[in-house]
Amino acid sequence: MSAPNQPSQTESLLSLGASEGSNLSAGDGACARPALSVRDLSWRCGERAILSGVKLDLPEGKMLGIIGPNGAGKSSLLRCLYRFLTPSSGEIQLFGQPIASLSARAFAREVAVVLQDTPQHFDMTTAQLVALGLTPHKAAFSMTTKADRLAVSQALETVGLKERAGQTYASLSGGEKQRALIARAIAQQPKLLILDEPTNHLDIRYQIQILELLKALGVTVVISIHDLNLASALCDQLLLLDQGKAVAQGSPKQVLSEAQIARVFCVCCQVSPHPQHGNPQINYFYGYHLHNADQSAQHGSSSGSANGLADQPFEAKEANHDER
Ligand SMILES: Nc1ncnc2c1ncn2[C@@H]1O[C@H](COP(=O)(O)OP(=O)(O)OP(=O)(O)O)[C@@H](O)[C@H]1O
Repeated sequence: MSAPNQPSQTESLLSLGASEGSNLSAGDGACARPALSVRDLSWRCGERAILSGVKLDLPEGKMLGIIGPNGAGKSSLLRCLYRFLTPSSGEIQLFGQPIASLSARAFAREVAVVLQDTPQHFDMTTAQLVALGLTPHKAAFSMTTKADRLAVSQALETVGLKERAGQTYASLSGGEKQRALIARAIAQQPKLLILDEPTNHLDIRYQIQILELLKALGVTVVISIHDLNLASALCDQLLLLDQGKAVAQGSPKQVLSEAQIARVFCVCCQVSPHPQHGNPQINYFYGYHLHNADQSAQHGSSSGSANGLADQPFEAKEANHDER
């Protein structure tokens, strides 16, 4: 993350209640009341607008991927969602209720957060770390119950770490630590799960496995993610941020066009339907260096893109790819 105020353990603990403290439509899962609603959200840091006018409605049980270049505002948006930052304007609602109106404990029961940085729980075993996820649901000083142990064991099993239960968290590999943090979030039984680049330390097997697992949980999930192909394959909805603004929102097919990728990421690519799931698959071209939006727009025009298809909608390109 590029933000100077690096989130920390304290920020993670917020989610555990240890501290006081263009619309994305329903699309394929239209519902009367979205699980998560963001209304005209802006966040300023001093004079600088980091997020401007972000709006979205995410149906219950769907997975939203926040994508965008470095510094686009992905982490800042997530921080507003898990209340580490207070928006300068706008409102965030969880099942119709403004999150600002929830007590810290009520919020911790509803929302779990997995961040990129690793907490320094040196002496804690993996099982003890995961058990922290139960905190918002338990009375102060209450004893550990059989049900608690079962919940921890099931969460560890879900992420494939049952054999690491007694090992210290500090001694886990980077990928194992990441999965342990996800297990802690699962144990928390949230209605909304927020993850900042959850696939960062994972090898490709676990990148796929963890995203599939998050999707299968049936919980509403918001993740920030850099890998556009993974996002395309596994997210129900995408929100493309650029310089703090939502420049595209919707299904992967709606968001991941060659023109959009060229404009926002300044890279040339070819987008084609993935042979298995049919969502956009992106192949990048090397040796092209787009430096600014004007150039990107030129490359994105039908005559200037790497494959001459950039501005066509994804569906139209499928036919063209067949012809080539
Ligand atoms: N507390 C802060 N004070 C000053 N600037 C900030 C603060 N938090 C974020 N920013 C700036 O806001 C911009 C967006 O940061 P953010 O971390 O949200 O981007 P990001 O999309 O998550 O980036 P990356 O992909 O690199 O992690 C950056 O330019 C960052 O420096």
